[in-house]
Amino acid sequence: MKPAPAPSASALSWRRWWRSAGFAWAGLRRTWSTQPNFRIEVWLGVVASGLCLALRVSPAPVLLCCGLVLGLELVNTAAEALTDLISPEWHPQAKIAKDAAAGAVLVASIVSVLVGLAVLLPPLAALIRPALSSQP
Ligand SMILES: Nc1ncnc2c1ncn2[C@@H]1O[C@H](COP(=O)(O)OP(=O)(O)OP(=O)(O)O)[C@@H](O)[C@H]1O
Repeated sequence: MKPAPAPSASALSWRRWWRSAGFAWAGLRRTWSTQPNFRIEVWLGVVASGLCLALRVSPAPVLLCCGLVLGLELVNTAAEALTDLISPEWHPQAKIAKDAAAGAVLVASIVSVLVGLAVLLPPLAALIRPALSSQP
């Protein structure tokens, strides 16, 4: 069969991009509304980034960690949904899939907490130390 004539490449790619962005946004909204952990991670990221700005340190490492944790939480949500679809009954392979996906979020979260402490503790200590040393 003869392929359909290609429409204007730029118009097509912009329309496709908006369509894909809409689907991605729907995935984000769905994860936000169904996953309490995702909401907690977003708010922790907002607080940590705000602290970076208030303490005048670069928020780049914290933002990178936020992206990693939130991205993996989205992948974990996708893995859970697919596992439930494929294996609604208990199955050892389904357990491996769900536990490994959850483990990925846990590893990223632990590393993120360590990065947050490494970035925020020195300026916080520098802020608190003079106040403590000036006390009689
Ligand atoms: N179909 C299944 N077969 C085997 N084990 C399962 C199955 N469904 C869930 N489990 C086990 O139960 C655990 C929790 O599963 P569940 O789907 O409730 O994930 P969850 O992390 O609690 O999800 P949510 O973040 O949505 O609360 C999984 O990590 C896995 O060990």
